[in-house]
Amino acid sequence: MAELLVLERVSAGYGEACVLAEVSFGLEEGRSLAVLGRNGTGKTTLVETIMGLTTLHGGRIVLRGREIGRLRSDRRAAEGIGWVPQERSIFASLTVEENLTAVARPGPWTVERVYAAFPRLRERRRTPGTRLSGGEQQMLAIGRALVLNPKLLLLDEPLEGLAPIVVEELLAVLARLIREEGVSTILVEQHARKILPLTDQALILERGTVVHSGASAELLRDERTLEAFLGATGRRAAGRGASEVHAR
Ligand SMILES: Nc1ncnc2c1ncn2[C@@H]1O[C@H](COP(=O)(O)OP(=O)(O)OP(=O)(O)O)[C@@H](O)[C@H]1O
Repeated sequence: MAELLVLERVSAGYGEACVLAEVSFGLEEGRSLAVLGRNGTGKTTLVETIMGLTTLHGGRIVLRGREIGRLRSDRRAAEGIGWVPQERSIFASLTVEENLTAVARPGPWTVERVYAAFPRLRERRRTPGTRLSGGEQQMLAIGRALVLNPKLLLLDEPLEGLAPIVVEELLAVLARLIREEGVSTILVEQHARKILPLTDQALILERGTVVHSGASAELLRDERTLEAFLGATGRRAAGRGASEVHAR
């Protein structure tokens, strides 16, 4: 299958400060990649670097054969990179439907198809962003990225701060998007065990470098690597949010 995205020895950070050091990986069309690592290891910086929101110190970022590492972030979005940031950033004053129609671009992902993937959004179509739950906001943020018809979807910690039951609902939707709809996706997460079953490949970052890279299914069985680089987050039990883990 053709390479969709290739990073070659990418070093990047904020201004002079270098956070990522020589990160390399490739992602094929229709495949998914989990980006794992403890707090502050550079996961968000990696997706922001792909999106063009950091300072590139070295290396190449290639999307479908085209070098995009020096393009502005709006150009990268136009080239087909859809980004759902950690803070979700939906239009709070608009309804669910207005949020979707305001940005939709022609392509296979229509508002109707988003409703089919997220039945909850169809139920809430006339509800303003301000009155949505955290899980609904996350679904809307993903739906909004999909109606832009991206070639590649970047999701930054989509499970963060959600109640356990909502986490399970969202995981089921993400599994459908990735496995059945074949949306090429890079998924940043701390909950390794939750997203490894959804993804094809995984890499683990530590202090801005790739310390593990391989098949997600293998990493899921590799207790030693999960323990060494992810510790409690790799072992975190199903359905538990961070606060519940700390409270035990
Ligand atoms: N805007 C910024 N300016 C300067 N340094 C930053 C900025 N954002 C992040 N950093 C630094 O970059 C490093 C990596 O942060 P990053 O947010 O990429 O980690 P992360 O793995 O996504 O962590 P988390 O899981 O907590 O979101 C940290 O040392 C952080 O302090």
